[in-house]
Amino acid sequence: MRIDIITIFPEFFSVLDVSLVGKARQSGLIDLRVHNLRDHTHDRHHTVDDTPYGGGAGMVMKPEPWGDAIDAILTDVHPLTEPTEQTDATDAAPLLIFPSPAGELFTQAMARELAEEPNLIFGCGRYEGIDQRVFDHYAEAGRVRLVSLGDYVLNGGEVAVMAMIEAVGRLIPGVVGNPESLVEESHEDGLLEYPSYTKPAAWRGLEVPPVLRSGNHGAVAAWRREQQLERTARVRPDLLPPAN
Ligand SMILES: Nc1ncccc1[N+](=O)[O-]
Repeated sequence: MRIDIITIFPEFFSVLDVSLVGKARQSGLIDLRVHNLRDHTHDRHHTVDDTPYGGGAGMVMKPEPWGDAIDAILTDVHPLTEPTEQTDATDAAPLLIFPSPAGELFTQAMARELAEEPNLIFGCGRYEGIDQRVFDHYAEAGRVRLVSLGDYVLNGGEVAVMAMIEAVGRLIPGVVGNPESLVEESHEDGLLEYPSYTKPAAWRGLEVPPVLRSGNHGAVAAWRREQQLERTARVRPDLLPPAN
């Protein structure tokens, strides 16, 4: 998978040289490139924002630098200027993702969808956001998704992109050593995960649940499922499957 990130804070993503994503980059499983939006400005001050039409506080990110930056990546990813009969534009077009509090909620299901994409381009907005015409222009040509991590406001998209890259990157085959560990996780089966324990059997007067030390695999599986349902009902009842 190739991942391109457009941001005014490229140094923000140096942390993606470590851990699993870092290893995946070194092994070539993930081809991650970070682009500085300011490299696509043409004035002395590398201006990327301006005052909003219609007034209001804050600044809006200008469309021109975004257009130049995205076009440069699209040309690099697909030198073809026009989709040929061999490539269907919608299939071949990279997916453009803009983190935004006004976006669709990012979920594990979406992470699985994105992990299937050959090319992802993340656009990190700052200030009051990006001129709407950037989304509208590229939505005509290909696929654009505004995606939200949750109902709170960050100062920009970089933290959200970091989270999405981690959630998507770990699902790419070969990135996580033991694919089994991807299965029994919160949200993989729609429920929160069961509590986990390891040695010692007793710690500060707290014992590991005896069933986990019984060696009875059926009883352990049943206990874990029950724990998932209990925890989900208590903490995230919205995730419970509808009562049939
Ligand atoms: N919540 C957010 N606030 C600002 C930018 C992006 C955001 N998000 O969730 O993707």
